[in-house]
Order: sequence, then structure tokens, then C-alpha cells
Amino acid sequence: MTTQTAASSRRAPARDAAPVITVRGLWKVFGPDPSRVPRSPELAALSRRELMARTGCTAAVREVAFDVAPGEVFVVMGLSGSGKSTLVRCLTRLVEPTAGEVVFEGEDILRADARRLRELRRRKFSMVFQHFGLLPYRRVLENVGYGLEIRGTGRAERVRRAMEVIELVGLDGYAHAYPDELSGGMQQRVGLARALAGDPDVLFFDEPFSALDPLIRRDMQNEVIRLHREVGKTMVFITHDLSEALKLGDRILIMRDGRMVQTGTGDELVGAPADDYVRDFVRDVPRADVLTLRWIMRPPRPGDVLDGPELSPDVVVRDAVRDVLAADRPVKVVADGELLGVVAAEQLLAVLAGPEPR
Ligand SMILES: Nc1ncnc2c1ncn2[C@@H]1O[C@H](COP(=O)(O)OP(=O)(O)OP(=O)(O)O)[C@@H](O)[C@H]1O
Repeated sequence: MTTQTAASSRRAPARDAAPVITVRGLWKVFGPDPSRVPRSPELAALSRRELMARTGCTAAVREVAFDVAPGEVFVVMGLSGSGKSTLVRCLTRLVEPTAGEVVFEGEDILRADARRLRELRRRKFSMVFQHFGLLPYRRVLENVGYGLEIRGTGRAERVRRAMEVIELVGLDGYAHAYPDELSGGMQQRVGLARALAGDPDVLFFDEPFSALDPLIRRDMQNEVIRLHREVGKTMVFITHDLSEALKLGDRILIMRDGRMVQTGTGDELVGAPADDYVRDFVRDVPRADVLTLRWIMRPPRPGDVLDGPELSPDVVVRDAVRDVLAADRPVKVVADGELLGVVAAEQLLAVLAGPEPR
């Protein structure tokens, strides 16, 4: 498998700015009297099976907390049933959280009334689902403009904006086609265009490409990367596919049984997996495609000749191979003028040929 990471050729998220979404202590429990579960430390600590046996409840999301920065592509990943969809639906209250906090652009959305929630969903959030949810008797143009129509946008403006995003997702010439005249990949492009039409602040993707053939899927992933570069939207993306997560995500949250196991960049997950579950997930990732020099550099030693080339610690190992092998001395890893370490052929080889993650 080849794996690209999000690091290169991407718009960087504004990590220093206030988060777009802040989640704290979030729980979603299905079953009778669900709110007693997060309130009781004893129940909260039970395994999924024990909790079901004791209370008849399923804790789909347990004590989850994270921030999403403006412009970030934040991926939620985990096996089937780990709670990804429930978690992301809680963020827009398509599923009502049992406990915790969801703050969107400074507003506690768990306090929003029905009217405010409708407004947020129409103006601030957009969703792209696996099953495209297109209206079969409407043409592409009207499907794409549907959200604007609901908002009350006039016809001329609707058409103008719909044509603009239809072009943006590469569907020029198909504005007047019906959904069933399009391939799966093209229908999902319509889904993307529809999500972008209302110029939302956050796009939520729930396994949007799972039903597509691998090649089309790759095209669509590249399309998301391109769109992100062009429009710079904050995105929350659910997948169960690690290579998709690594390719798209600035950061990845790994879930298991409703809990967060680890949140980090791709190289953090591969370089320092939090436990055996994450280690298992990342076992087959080609490490040289994901790890950066930061993870493989060693401290300079007496006797090192330090007048060789310089590279940034964020360069992916695969991209450094040529420079490191061409130099007859260690390559310096330098950030802001400071020497962080050095990399020579032996460090590269340890990654290219080396053992699995610790
Ligand atoms: N409405 C519901 N009522 C009861 N249990 C539910 C409900 N929705 C989800 N669950 C349970 O919550 C857990 C998490 O489900 P969820 O769909 O969020 O997981 P997921 O990681 O998105 O899985 P998948 O990738 O299969 O969609 C599962 O055990 C599921 O059975």
C-alpha cells in the first residue's frame, strides 16, 4: 500500500486561532435512563458488555474531548461500531448528546433551541453522506441549489451559485443531468457541490467514499484535498480506512468502543502509537511515507561533520532519501535556525527496512 500524508501541499490549519469546534466530556448513551451512566463513575467505568448487562444501555460515545482548528481536516477513525457516526452526529445534534459540551464558534450548541439549530444546520454546517441522498427527480443544478432554496435564496442567485460550485467540483456540462444518469463518483461530486453551495463553516463527511470503487475513491480523496486547498473549509471526516485518514487528515482521532484512544497527526500515530490497538492499526503503514525526520533523527555526535545540507524536521522520510544518500555527511535537521539533530543513511535504513512500530 502506498500512503500519502496530509502534511505536504496542503493548507495548514490555523492552530493558534480559537477552535471552530470544542468538545468536552461528550457522552451518548442509548437505552433506558441514559443520563445515569455518565453521572455514575461506577457505571461509566463498565465495559460495553457489562454496561449492557447491568443497565440495558449502549454507550456509543464515552467521555470524548477534542478541538478542531479553523481550516483543519479532522478525521475520526475506528472500526465498525466504535462510535464514529454517533460522535459526529452529536456535533450537529442530529443525535442528541447525553452529557458534555459541544461549543461551535464560541456558542454552546447544546443550548441552542430548535430554531437556532435549524439556522446552524442551514448556514453553518453541511453534511456529505455515503448514500448521496440526492433528490432523484431534480436535476444536478436543483439538487445543488436545494439548500439555498430552503434558505429562501432567490432563483437567479441560486443558479449562479450552483453553477459556480458545479464547476468547482468538476461537473461542468452536467448541470441539467438527473442523478441516475451519473456514475457513483459523479453523484458524490454532486453531494460535495451541494454541501459547498451554502458556503458552510464546517463540512461533515460520514464515510462519503466507502461505496465507491477504489480508483474512483482515490480520485474523490484527491478532490477533497484540492477543494480544501481552494476553499480552506474546516472539515470533520469519518472513515474506517487508515490510508484515507492519513491522506486527508491534519489530525486523526482513533476511537474504540466509544472512547478516544489517541488523537494526533499521522506521524504521531505511526511514530508513537498509544497502545496495541493503535499499533495494530498502523502496523502495515509504510513508515517512510508517514514518519518525518523529527522521528528518526539522532543527536549530533562528536566527530560528526556538520556542514552538510539542512532539512526541516517536518520533511517526510521518503522525501529526504535522495538528499540524505547524496550527502557524504549527516544531514542537519534544523528548525528556526536551531540544530535539532542529524540524519544519516543508517537512520533512513532503520525506517525503510526496519522493524514494526514499537
Ligand atoms: N439509535 C441507536 N440505538 C441504539 N444503539 C445505537 C444507535 N445508534 C448506534 N448505536 C450503537 O452505538 C454504537 C456505535 O455506533 P456507530 O454507528 O456510531 O459506530 P460507527 O463507528 O459509526 O460504526 P459504522 O462504521 O459501522 O457506522 C454501536 O454499538 C451501535 O450499535
